[in-house]
Amino acid sequence: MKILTAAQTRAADAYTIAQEPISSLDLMERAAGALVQWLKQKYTPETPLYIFCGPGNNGGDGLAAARLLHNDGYNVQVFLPEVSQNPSADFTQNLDRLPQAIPVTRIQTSADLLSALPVQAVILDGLFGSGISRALEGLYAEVVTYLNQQEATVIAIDIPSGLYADAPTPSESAVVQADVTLTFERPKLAFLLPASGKYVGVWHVLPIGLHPEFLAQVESPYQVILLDTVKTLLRKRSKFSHKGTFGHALLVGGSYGKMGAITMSAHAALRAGVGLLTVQVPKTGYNILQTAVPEAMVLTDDHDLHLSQFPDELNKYQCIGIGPGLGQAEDSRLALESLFRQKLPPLVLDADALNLLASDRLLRQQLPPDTILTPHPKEFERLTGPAIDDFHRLQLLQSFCAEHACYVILKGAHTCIGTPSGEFYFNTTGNPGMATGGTGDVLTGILTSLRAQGCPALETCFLGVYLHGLAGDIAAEAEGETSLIASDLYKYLGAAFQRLSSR
Ligand SMILES: NC(=O)C1=CN([C@@H]2O[C@H](COP(=O)(O)OP(=O)(O)OC[C@H]3O[C@@H](n4cnc5c(N)ncnc54)[C@H](O)[C@@H]3O)[C@@H](O)[C@H]2O)[C@@H](O)CC1
Ligand SMILES: [K+]
Repeated sequence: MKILTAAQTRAADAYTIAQEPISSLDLMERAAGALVQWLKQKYTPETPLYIFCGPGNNGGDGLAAARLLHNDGYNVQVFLPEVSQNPSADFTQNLDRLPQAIPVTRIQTSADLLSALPVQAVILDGLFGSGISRALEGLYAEVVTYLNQQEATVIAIDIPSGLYADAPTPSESAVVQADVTLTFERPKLAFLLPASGKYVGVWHVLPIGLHPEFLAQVESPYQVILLDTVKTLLRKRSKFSHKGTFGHALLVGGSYGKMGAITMSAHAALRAGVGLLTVQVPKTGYNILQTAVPEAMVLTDDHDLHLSQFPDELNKYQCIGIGPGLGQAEDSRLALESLFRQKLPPLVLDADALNLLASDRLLRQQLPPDTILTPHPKEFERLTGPAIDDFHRLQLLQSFCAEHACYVILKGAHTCIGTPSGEFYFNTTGNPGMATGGTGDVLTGILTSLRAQGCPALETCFLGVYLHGLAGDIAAEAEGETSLIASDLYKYLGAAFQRLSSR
């Protein structure tokens, strides 16, 4: 699903208004109707609803929702911060249509703000939407601060007020801290990035029937990975298949004290369906691997404690995953250097393989095309230099992927896949329970396995991050987020495959 900028959203609104055709006021009515439908499913008419409306169309949505909710018997109050400013036409029309029975409080100074709102109340934030063009200051900032002090649930209409949809929000701006954001038609880029996403709470997309023709034609490098897309990538295992049908993967990593990492990758690779798995570890890891993962074949390095060479006959593997628990010994860097000079099957690089790459510009230049790299933000910035903010990090991602013709899976709450042709694909599965050691090693195992089974690079990335997050979500349902550990991810990977194929 494409993500639109604020300007593209305005264009989509305008196109819909002209082509459907529908009046701007009726489109707002449709948006308000979608909000109200969502709210009615969640809250009873007795719930006190406090609706704060700014002067633009976001405020217009709030006013229209207030009327619809009131007409359905809901307990609604409206608050209008008054700052000398021309309200939008649709705001004014909806203010005129507001039933007299709805109490309206005009806020002229912060003294007009009520004392604390009831805890069981719901606040609708309709102060500003995607039309924000500068930092929120003065009375608006005071209202935002007041809202942020309330214990009542805050639901943002379209986007938390003060937040920029597709650019860094000025640090001096007041921003509403929402518990829930009900956004129209498409999520906004800001929802998916850590510095801005923290204001959004749980977000839901409410379709409002923007014109499908516009949505099909509009170009955007930003996309959200959808369940429907991922489902189509699952491959059925045919009756006459055998272990050779599902590829042979090689995982390389582990060092003294870090054998757990490569062990977890190995488990994950097997659970992700690879036909055969070989793991190359330093000698110290031999008994550990053979005991912990009897399904895998084990090769040992000449070195006792860390990796110093890659096995011969690399062409018998369909993918090589390198990095979990590897360490950063000079031997290992040299081994990578000589590896990159050979003709290779597809690679997945993680953890210390990325750190070795970061420390050696020449090695980076030898990176084979189509490689999948899986850095977390710190590893990523070691490769590219520091990012000023989340948006700059996306620019760095785009140029790195283009320069090295590779796929980068930038791990985070919404993991982002960068491609050589400049697109960004954001994942929506996963939860904070997965912020624990070893979950990245599991992802490496899954990706190496899928790639070895013949999945093309981008499809491997889609399927891998989605399944990894879904396994995490199923694990969190069973174990809770706090107690979730990395091995739960491969324990529930089978359930994730099943859930994906049954949906
Ligand atoms: N037909 C449409 O265009 C639709 C718009 N919708 C709603 O309209 C919203 C966008 O509406 P608008 O474009 O009117 O934008 P906003 O409602 O975000 O407000 C824009 C107004 O606020 C002013 N403003 C911007 N930044 C300010 C600041 N920091 N301090 C004070 N004033 C500031 C602008 O000059 C403008 O007058 C969406 O977020 C959505 O909620 C929905 O009703 C769906 C349909
Ligand atoms: K808002």
